[in-house]
Amino acid sequence: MFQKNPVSKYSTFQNIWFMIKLACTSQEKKVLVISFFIALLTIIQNLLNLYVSPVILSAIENHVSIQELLFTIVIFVLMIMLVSAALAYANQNVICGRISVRCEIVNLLNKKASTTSYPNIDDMKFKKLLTKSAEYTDNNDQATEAIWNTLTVLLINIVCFFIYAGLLTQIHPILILVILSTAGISYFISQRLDEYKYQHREEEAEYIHQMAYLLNRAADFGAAKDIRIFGLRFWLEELYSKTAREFTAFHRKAESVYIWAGIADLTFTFLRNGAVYAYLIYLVLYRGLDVPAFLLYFTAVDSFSGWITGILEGLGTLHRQSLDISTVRECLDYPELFRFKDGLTLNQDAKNNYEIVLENVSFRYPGAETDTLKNINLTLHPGENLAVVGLNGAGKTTLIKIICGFLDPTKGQVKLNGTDIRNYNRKDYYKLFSAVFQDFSLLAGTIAENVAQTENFDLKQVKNCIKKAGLLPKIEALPDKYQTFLNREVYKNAIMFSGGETQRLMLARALYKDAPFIILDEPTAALDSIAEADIYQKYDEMTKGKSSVYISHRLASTRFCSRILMLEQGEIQEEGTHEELLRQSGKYAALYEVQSKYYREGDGENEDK
Ligand SMILES: Nc1ncnc2c1ncn2[C@@H]1O[C@H](COP(=O)(O)OP(=O)(O)OP(=O)(O)O)[C@@H](O)[C@H]1O
Repeated sequence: MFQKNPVSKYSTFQNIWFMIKLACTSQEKKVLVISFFIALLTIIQNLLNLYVSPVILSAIENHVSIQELLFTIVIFVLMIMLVSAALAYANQNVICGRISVRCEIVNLLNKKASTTSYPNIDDMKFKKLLTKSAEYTDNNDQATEAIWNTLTVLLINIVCFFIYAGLLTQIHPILILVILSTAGISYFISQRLDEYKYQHREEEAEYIHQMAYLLNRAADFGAAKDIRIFGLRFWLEELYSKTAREFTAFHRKAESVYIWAGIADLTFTFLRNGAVYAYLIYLVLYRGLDVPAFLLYFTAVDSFSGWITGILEGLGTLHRQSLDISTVRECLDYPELFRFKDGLTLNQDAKNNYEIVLENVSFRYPGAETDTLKNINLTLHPGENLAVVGLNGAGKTTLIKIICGFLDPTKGQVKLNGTDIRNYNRKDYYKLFSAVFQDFSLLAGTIAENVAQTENFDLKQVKNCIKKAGLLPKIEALPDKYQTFLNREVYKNAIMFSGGETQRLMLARALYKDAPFIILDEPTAALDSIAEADIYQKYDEMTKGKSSVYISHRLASTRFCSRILMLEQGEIQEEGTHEELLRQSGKYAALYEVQSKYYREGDGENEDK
């Protein structure tokens, strides 16, 4: 819902200062200097245009010599040409600088998005701020770039206002009051119109968002199969037509409001100027005002009302742009839940002698009614291979997120070698982990870059990790081998990996990082049974000298781990080695029995054993 005076966290002055500081820190001080010169040149240009006709007319009236007249004209023409050329040059030059400052904001937003505390990424308020900020930095017309133009124009309007006011006072001070008050009414009309536009901006954005979503879905490669198989095309078409119809009706209504407001404003301007011009004519006819002075005041009157509305509109625009910049700044300053630079530095232990302890850890997702993890007590000893098993939704991934420091417990604490991890610089803590998560997250780059996560990689080590992950034959067979590009959306000649191949590449990436802890969340979910068995065989070698946590639904796949935790509804139900858990004949044993049934060739035979 539209707020007439939306409350912003930052004042307009603070936002202007923010932009000025940014221009300085991003080495674009020239934006400030050139903007100032543009204002100065525009003021000079206006004064030249104001005086050119009256001065020439006055020279003719005074019967000056033809040389003097020509000289006056040439001087004016030259000055106007010079100022126009300088203005064009300045405008050309300032654009790049203004774009650079906007790009610097985009850069800061990207940095914030990729480094902010993990829970912020799932926080609706932060997500909304990020989407809005992306919109406000999207193009040249957005506040983060357009504000320079607004400030320049505002400066021009204010300076010209005083110059023209001084000029018009010479006729009659009342004239200024009349123009001031009438310009105020014109401004009021345009303000109402702006309010209307602002009010409808959200609604318009909603329609645009919906239509863009439908269009994206129709062309979405991931959804392409479903769309064709289920005939979703017709549904998508219906939805798109319905939204487009509503959008057109909305626009039609808005346009009629704009037209009526325009007509009202024009009529009012016509009446005001008519009255003032009539007074000027009266001065010429009955008070001896000469023609050049009449021409000067005639032009000045119209411009003067323009400066007033210019100032009022400029202030309105500045206020709106300031609100947009406030949104961007709110996003950049979004509170961090974790400690980063102000946290303790965590120096890596060469012997990987790390122990993680979860003490009475409970966790509840924001807005959830119950805890996802309940009173977990767990010690991950140095060099231990731990497996976490459980049904869908048992809380395995959440437990991993707590261990990795992506989420902080709602109750209890996670300690690294006796110190609560909340005290450490979280970036240092992340350095201790290497992981394969369920979601695929490879970037558009070469295979080697994706494994090493940098352009400066050790090729021998890349090959070694790819070999351990079982992807060597596939990559060696490619014409560009490790330099082959991934992601066809960006590179035309990129390769498309299957789900299992991608998962193996992510495993190679995890191995390359060579961190003290390796976390594997369903790392074999997309692998065929041969590839899966291969990973199990190499598991000891892969995790040598490290602690590991292995998550899986498939109980048989965790047998090679030294300890297994069975999670159920966020609680540790059972704990032990595979054999111990089978002997307990509890939930693990029951689940194992159910799963192993599918691998038997016939009754009574168990292939897993
Ligand atoms: N971001 C979230 N916000 C709210 N609830 C969540 C969120 N992520 C997970 N949950 C809830 O927490 C519970 C545990 O989810 P989690 O992903 O940890 O389970 P899991 O054991 O890893 O499941 P799976 O085997 O299906 O991957 C689920 O009921 C889920 O709905």
